[in-house]
Amino acid sequence: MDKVFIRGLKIETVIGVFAWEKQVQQPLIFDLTMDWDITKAAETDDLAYALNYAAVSDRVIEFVQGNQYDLLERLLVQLAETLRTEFSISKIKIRVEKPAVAPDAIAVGLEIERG
Ligand SMILES: Nc1nc2c(c(=O)[nH]1)N=C([C@H](O)[C@@H](O)CO)CN2
Repeated sequence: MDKVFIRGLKIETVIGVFAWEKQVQQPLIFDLTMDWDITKAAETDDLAYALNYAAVSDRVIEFVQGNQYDLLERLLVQLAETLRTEFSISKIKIRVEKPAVAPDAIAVGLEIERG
C-alpha cells in the first residue's frame, strides 16, 4: 500500500501524569504514516483524491491542543481513532516523542499502529 507521511510535527501542549506537567506547555514531536491508495490522485492530478497531509497536520494540531490527557497512550489511541474516522484512513502509524522530560535519553515516547 502507498503511504502518506508527516515527519517531525512539533506541537506545544499540556500533557503528563505529574502536577507540574499540568501547569505548563511542553513540546511533543509527531511522526505519522498513513496507508492511502494514490492511484486516483495520480491519474487525475487532483488533490480531492489525495490524502491531504496539510489538512491532516492541521487536524493533529487542533486535536492535540484541544484535548488534555495524562498518558501518551490515551492521546495516541484517541488521535488515531479520530484521524481514521475523519479522513477514511484504513491504517495509521503514529509515533510521538516527548523530549522535555528525559534529559538523559535521546528520546522517550510511544508508537502505535491501528487498522
Ligand atoms: N508509557 C508512558 N510512560 C510514561 C508516561 C506516558 O505517558 N506513557 N508519562 C510519564 C510522565 O508524564 C513523564 O513524561 C514525566 O516525567 C512517565 N511515563
